[in-house]
Amino acid sequence: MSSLIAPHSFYISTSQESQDIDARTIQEFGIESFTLMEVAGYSAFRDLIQRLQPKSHGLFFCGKGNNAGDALVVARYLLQHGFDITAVFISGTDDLSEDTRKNFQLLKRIKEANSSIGSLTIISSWNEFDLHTEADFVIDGMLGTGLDSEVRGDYNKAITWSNKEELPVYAMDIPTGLHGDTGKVMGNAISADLTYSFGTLKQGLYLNDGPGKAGEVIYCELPFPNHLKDICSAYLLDDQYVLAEPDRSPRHKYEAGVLYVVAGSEGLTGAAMLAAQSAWAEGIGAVILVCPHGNLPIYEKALPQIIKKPIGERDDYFFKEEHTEEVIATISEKKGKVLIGPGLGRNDSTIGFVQQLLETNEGDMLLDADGLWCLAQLKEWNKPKASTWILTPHPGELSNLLGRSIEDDHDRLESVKTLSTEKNVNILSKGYPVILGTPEAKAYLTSYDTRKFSRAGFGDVLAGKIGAFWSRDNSAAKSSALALLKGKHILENLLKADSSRIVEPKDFI
Ligand SMILES: NC(=O)C1=CN([C@@H]2O[C@H](COP(=O)(O)OP(=O)(O)OC[C@H]3O[C@@H](n4cnc5c(N)ncnc54)[C@H](OP(=O)(O)O)[C@@H]3O)[C@@H](O)[C@H]2O)[C@@H](O)CC1
Ligand SMILES: Nc1ncnc2c1ncn2[C@@H]1O[C@H](COP(=O)(O)OP(=O)(O)O)[C@@H](O)[C@H]1O
Ligand SMILES: [K+]
Repeated sequence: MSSLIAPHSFYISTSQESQDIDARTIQEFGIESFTLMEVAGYSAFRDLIQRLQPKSHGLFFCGKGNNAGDALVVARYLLQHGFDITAVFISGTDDLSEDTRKNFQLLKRIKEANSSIGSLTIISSWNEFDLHTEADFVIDGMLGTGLDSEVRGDYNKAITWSNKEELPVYAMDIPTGLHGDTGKVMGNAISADLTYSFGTLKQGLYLNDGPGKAGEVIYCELPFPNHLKDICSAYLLDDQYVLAEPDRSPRHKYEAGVLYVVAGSEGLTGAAMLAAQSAWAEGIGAVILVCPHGNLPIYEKALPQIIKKPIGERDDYFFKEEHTEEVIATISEKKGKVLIGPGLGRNDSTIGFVQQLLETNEGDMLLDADGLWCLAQLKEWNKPKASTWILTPHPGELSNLLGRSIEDDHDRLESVKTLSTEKNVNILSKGYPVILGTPEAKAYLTSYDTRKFSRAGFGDVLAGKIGAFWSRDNSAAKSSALALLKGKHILENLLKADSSRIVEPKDFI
C-alpha cells in the first residue's frame, strides 16, 4: 500500500508549534536564534532581489518583536545592493527584542561603513511617518506569530495606510493582523502580494481569510532539525510527493482495479453516471454499477462500457431494505472497493437499505452524497473494524455528521481531525481549502482555489476518481489526494487555454 508522506517542506504548523520548534532548535539543538533570523531574512532576500526593480525604494514596517528582525535582515542585504531603505518602527525603537535590536544596530553600522550604498532613513514612530512618502514596495515586518489579540494602536493605522496604497506588499512569515492558527483577520490585516513563511508553513495562511490576505506563499527553509518538526500534524497537499510513485501496471482486468458504484435512483441517475464514467476514465479494470432494476434501461443506453448489476424487480426505481442481501452478495463477487451514495435519494426505505449495508458489509467503502445523509441519520455509528472508510462530506454534510453547525474553516479543520481519529475513518471535507483527515490525526490541505468546483456534479466526478485510484491498491489518503490533484491539473489546463472558461463536471471526467 502506498501511503502519503509529506516532505518536511510541506509541514504546516500552528503558532504554538512554530514557537516550540524555534525554542527547541535553540535550546536543545544549539543553533542560536540570531542565526535563525539571519537565515530567514537572507532566504527572503534571495527571492526578493529577483522580483524587485533594481535600486528601488522599500518601506520596511517594523514592530518590536522578532518579525521585525527578519525584515531588518532583508533591509541590510538590499541596502548593500543599492536599494533605498526607509525603516518605520511602528511602536518605537526602545523596546525591540534582543535579536531585532542587534539587527537594527547592524543595519545602521553597514550604512555608516559604506556611504556609496543605498540610502537609509529611520522613522521612530508611526506619527513621524510622512503619509505621502513615495516608495516602490512595502516589507511587512510588524507582527508575525506573536500576534495574540485584535491589532492594537498604530499597527492598525499602518495596515490601513498600506491597504489603501497600491504598492506591492511582501510579508515576513504571515501578513500582519492575520491569526497564525485560524487565518482570521484580527480586526485589521495587511493585504500581502506574497508571504515568506519561515521554517514551516503557518496554518493561518490556508484557512478562512488567509488565502485572500497572504497572496502567493513561499516557503523558506530554516535549519530546524526535521525531528523537531514532527510535532506538526497538518501538511500541504502537493504533486511533488503525491505523484512520486507511479501506479503499478496491472496484469489482469480485475487486478487493474474493480469499483462497485451503488448509486442512482429514478430522477437522480445523472449522478450515478458521472461517478461511474469518471472512475472508468482512470483506466481501471472494471466499474460495476449496482442499480435498482427499473433504471437499467437508462444505463444500458448511456453507459455501454460499464458493467451493470440490476437489483430487485423490474419496477424497482430506488433501493429498498429488502435489497440489502442481494447487494452484499453482488459487491462481494470480486475483490474491489465500493462507492455508495451518488443520486441514491432519501426514500425511507433507501435510508434503511444504506444503514443495513453500512452495518453489515465488511468491505472497504467510500461514502458520498446521500450515503452520508443516511449515515448521519443514525444516532450512533461505527464502521466495521476490518473495513476502511472514506467519507467525502461538503460542509452541510459534515455538519450533519457532527450534529452541530461549523463555525469556520478552523473549526472545520479541528472537527475533521477529531472525527476522523475518533471514528477511525478518512474524511475528505470539501470546501476552500479541501481538508483531508486521516485516522492517524493527520490533515492534508489543498493550496489551490477549489471554488471553481462548486457546481452540481463535481462531487460525483471526484468520488468516482477517488474510488478508481483506491481500487488500484493506493491507500485511502493517497487515492483522495490523487483524485483532488487530477482535478486541479485539468482545471489548470482548461484555464490555460481559456482563462474565462466556465468549467463543467463532464470536462473533468
Ligand atoms: N527564533 C525565532 O523565534 C524565530 C522567529 N522568527 C520570526 O519571529 C516572529 C515571531 O516573533 P515574536 O515571537 O517576537 O513575535 P512578533 O510576531 O514579532 O510580535 C511580538 C510583538 O507583537 C506585539 N503584539 C502582539 N499582539 C499584538 C497586537 N494585537 N497588536 C499590537 N501588537 C501586538 C507584542 O507586543 P506586547 O504585547 O509584548 O507589547 C510583541 O512585542 C515569527 O513570526 C518570525 O517572523 C524567525 O526569525 C525565525 C526564528
Ligand atoms: N478536484 C477537486 N479539487 C478540490 N475540490 C474539489 C475537486 N472536485 C470537487 N471538489 C470539491 O467538491 C465540491 C463539490 O462536491 P458536492 O458539493 O458534493 O457536489 P455534488 O454532490 O453536487 O457533485 C466542490 O465545491 C469542491 O469543494
Ligand atoms: K508580518
